Amino acid sequence: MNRDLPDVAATETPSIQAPLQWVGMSRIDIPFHLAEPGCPGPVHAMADVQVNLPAATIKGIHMSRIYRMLDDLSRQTAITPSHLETLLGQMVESHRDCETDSARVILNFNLLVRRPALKTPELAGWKSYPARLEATLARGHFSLEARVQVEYSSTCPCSAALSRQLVARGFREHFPGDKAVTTDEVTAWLKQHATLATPHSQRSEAQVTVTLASNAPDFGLMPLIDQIEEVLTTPVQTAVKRADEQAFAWLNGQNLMYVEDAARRIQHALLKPYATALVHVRHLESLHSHDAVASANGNVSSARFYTEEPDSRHNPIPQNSD
Ligand SMILES: Nc1nc2c(ncn2[C@@H]2O[C@H](COP(=O)(O)OP(=O)(O)OP(=O)(O)O)[C@@H](O)[C@H]2O)c(=O)[nH]1
Repeated sequence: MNRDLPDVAATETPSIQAPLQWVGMSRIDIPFHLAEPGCPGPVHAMADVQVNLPAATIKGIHMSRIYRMLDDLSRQTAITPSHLETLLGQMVESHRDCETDSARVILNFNLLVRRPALKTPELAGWKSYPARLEATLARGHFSLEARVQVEYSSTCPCSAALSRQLVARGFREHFPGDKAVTTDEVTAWLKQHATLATPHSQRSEAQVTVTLASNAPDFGLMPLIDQIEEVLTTPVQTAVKRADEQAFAWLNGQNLMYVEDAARRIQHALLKPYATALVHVRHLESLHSHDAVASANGNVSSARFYTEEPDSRHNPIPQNSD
């Protein structure tokens, strides 16, 4: 410590003496190596690190101590939940003179993952998933939340039904009366007119927050993302050729969904693996300029799931024969 330098945090008292809930730093750029299978390499995180300041007479906390602890963490080769718990314990310990008993760290970053195309062999591209880890140590109690965001495509089931009605009407107008029609005639008509009305579909977002245990070996971000994508079935793609685009069109047609359907599917899928799962979905509608949204708070005890309902989600993508 350099005693020649003035230290107002130590020599002055605040003009207004009051405890503070959180004090620290926000948006620190820092690389991290996560213990995350499927995500090699460091992630560029924006970190928030803060402690509480119960001592009303202390002017300022020790920012530099917290910064250095975070910096030490960035040197770890594979960060696990227990590393975050250790960091928070050190932050509290280093601020005993401030009567600190709570600390939190929030890491915001993107997971960049290689994803294969739906059909074309060896075609793949990079996909970015926004993620957030929030760990809190509150008077000795550690809690950890992980949040991921997944982009997908949603096609409106109501719009699809309305479109089908117009297609059927067009068909009747083209083939009036009860005259017999050959399969070739119907096929030719469909090839040209099956899209005379098309349902609206849009890029959509699912944001899911789950609670993790401090002794978990990793943060489980990729399994969570994979599970959400599997249940939604139409995650946005990276590299596509026409065969992949056609497969995507098929998947969308087989998975018409309202924003409510998407939220319920995710909630149902995460019921077993996670104690709590907060689900928030957003369809950035192309029908209008506002969004359709749905949230589920993870309390599924009152939900009923009808498993006898036919599930078209896993119909195989048909082979192209013409
Ligand atoms: N507490 C606090 N410090 C700030 C703020 N803005 C900048 N700083 C500076 O952050 C620097 C690091 O703070 P400290 O950890 O107290 O630094 P230090 O006194 O050299 O380190 P210690 O001897 O370990 O306390 C200091 O130069 C502070 O003035 C602020 O809003 N609050």
